[in-house]
Amino acid sequence: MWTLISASPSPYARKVRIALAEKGIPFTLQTEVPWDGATVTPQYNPLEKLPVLILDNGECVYESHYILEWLEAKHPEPALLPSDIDERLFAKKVEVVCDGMCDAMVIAFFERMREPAKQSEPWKARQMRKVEGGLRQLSTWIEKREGQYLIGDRLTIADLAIAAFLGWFAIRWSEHQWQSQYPKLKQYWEGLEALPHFKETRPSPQTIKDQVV
Ligand SMILES: N[C@@H](CCC(=O)N[C@@H](CS(=O)(=O)O)C(=O)NCC(=O)O)C(=O)O
Repeated sequence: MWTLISASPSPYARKVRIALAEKGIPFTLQTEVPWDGATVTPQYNPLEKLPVLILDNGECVYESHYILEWLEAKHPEPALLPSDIDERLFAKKVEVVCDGMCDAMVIAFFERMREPAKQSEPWKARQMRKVEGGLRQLSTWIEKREGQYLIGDRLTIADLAIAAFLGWFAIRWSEHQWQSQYPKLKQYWEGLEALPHFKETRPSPQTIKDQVV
């Protein structure tokens, strides 16, 4: 059986967990704290990042957007990408924005872990601008949807990426007012979070023991 190396808060890993569940692929979940020196993550990914999908033959698939692409190629049913090429490319573009917002949040999170005197305010402000810009973009895209999903009438990686970011953002930065600022985005997100495989993969904080920065 495959193993997925994951972390309890990881929005990137959550996309893969939902995709595997949607495709009915059984797997062992191995929860790690990739920031702690004791983690096994570097044994499976030279970039030392999770998620990592470990196959039965020991091959490792890593980088969440690539894992999803790999899954679509190897296990195409049920598809998590639209058949129309422009809609497929749009779904991937949405994932780019959501992953980029996650990246910016991670950078800002660890900047805040530095001693206050060593923190760069411009650098933190730059990261948070990316998050605010991304939220504006998601809100614009959401306006155009008809039903429960962003694209067409079925779940795609665009929905996985948006829910993974917003679900993590809601616990990482609980005081941010995005839900009142963007009520339609909140309503769309809550609709996804009510789905079984989203309910089963809700993020939770982790404790990082070692000094990272
Ligand atoms: N672009 C990567 C980002 C993955 C990532 O940053 N993972 C974090 C953990 S989490 O933020 O998702 O919880 C990690 O392993 N970081 C360890 C490191 O960067 O050395 C992906 O999409 O898979």
